[in-house]
Amino acid sequence: MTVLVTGGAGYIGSHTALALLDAGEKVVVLDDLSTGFDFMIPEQATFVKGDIGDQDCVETIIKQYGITAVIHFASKIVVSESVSQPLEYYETNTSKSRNLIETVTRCDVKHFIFSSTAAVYGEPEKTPIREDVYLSPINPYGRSKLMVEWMLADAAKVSGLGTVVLRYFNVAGADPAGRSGETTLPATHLVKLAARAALGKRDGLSVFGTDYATPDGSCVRDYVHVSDLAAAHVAALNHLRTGGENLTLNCGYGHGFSVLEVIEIVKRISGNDFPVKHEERRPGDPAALVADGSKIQTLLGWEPQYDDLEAMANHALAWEKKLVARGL
Ligand SMILES: NC(=O)c1ccc[n+]([C@@H]2O[C@H](COP(=O)([O-])OP(=O)(O)OC[C@H]3O[C@@H](n4cnc5c(N)ncnc54)[C@H](O)[C@@H]3O)[C@@H](O)[C@H]2O)c1
Ligand SMILES: O=c1ccn([C@@H]2O[C@H](COP(=O)(O)OP(=O)(O)O[C@H]3O[C@H](CO)[C@H](O)[C@H](O)[C@H]3O)[C@@H](O)[C@H]2O)c(=O)[nH]1
Repeated sequence: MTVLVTGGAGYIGSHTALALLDAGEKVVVLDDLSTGFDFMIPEQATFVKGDIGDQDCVETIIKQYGITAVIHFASKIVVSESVSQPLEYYETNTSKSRNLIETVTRCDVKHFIFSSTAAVYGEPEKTPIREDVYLSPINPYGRSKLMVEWMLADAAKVSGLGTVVLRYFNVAGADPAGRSGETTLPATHLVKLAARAALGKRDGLSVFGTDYATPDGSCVRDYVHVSDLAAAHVAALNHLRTGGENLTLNCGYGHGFSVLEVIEIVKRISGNDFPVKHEERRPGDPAALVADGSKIQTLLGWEPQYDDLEAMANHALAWEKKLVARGL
């Protein structure tokens, strides 16, 4: 009953590995350390450095450790980079995931949980967004992930693989016990960038667009705490193990914060009034992305513990201080 966590040296994978270990599971992490860090991998997990697309490597891990479930995080994740390097995104996110799914089904692994994204929705016509709306991603990153959703559904029909697809909204925060956090360099996500600005690790922050049709003109996002997200994966695994049906679920709280609100909160709790510039819109940014999170709460019994942006920002700041102390 060992769980294989791909991308377990990264932000969300490391938190999920911790949550699994906390729940008494055995964990093997497979990661090529392309954006992850070995110090993020929990000590109690077994680490294999390798590539998710390497079928011999994955098959050996499955047999050697008796893997019964795979939680698949490994991916390239930067939207703007996916626009400039689309084929790299289709290679890592789509082709290599195809290889992984093929190996997993051939080796008779029972359960598979996949990290998808709100980017599969593109520019939604209305929010909160339900899972069953028309999917129309507007960048290669979103398309590279949506193709995996489709492959997984098709493969599950013939193999009987149990699957849960989790579509994350904007992930933020860090382990409240300080064991992990967002380390990825260069940083691109708003809460982490604001935390770095508050600690003087950057000159300030840009707000990309203040003319959106939102209450204060800046973009609105549904920020979900990484530890709540990790708990959703443990719940998804238990759902599959107890014979639950295959599911696709949003992971978000159902309410959003604007970019200006996020900045104001980080400034307040850090006590640092860092400089903020108002700039042009960033290409590809939808005005508002807010989840309808009712399905995951009903079907997995998911009960978020940290639906509180101030707590997320505090945890992110605490982690960022640790990184600064490490010279990162
Ligand atoms: N961070 C977010 O806000 C967010 C939002 C929606 C979805 N997601 C999804 O969540 C997952 C995890 O994202 P994250 O924020 O933790 O990113 P991350 O970059 O911190 O983690 C990704 C990990 O995958 C590893 N990896 C990449 N390619 C690999 C390969 N070919 N073989 C083995 N390992 C490989 C990296 O070294 C890294 O440790 C991704 O699938 C991403 O698409 C993230
Ligand atoms: O320096 C910055 C950084 C971001 N933003 C704004 O803050 C909001 C959030 O931006 P992030 O880069 O933090 O996150 P995204 O919404 O672009 O995307 C994230 O969440 C998505 C799901 O909602 C996808 O999953 C994607 O992979 C993940 O990076 C956006 O309006 C962006 O324009 C700024 O104004 N200034």
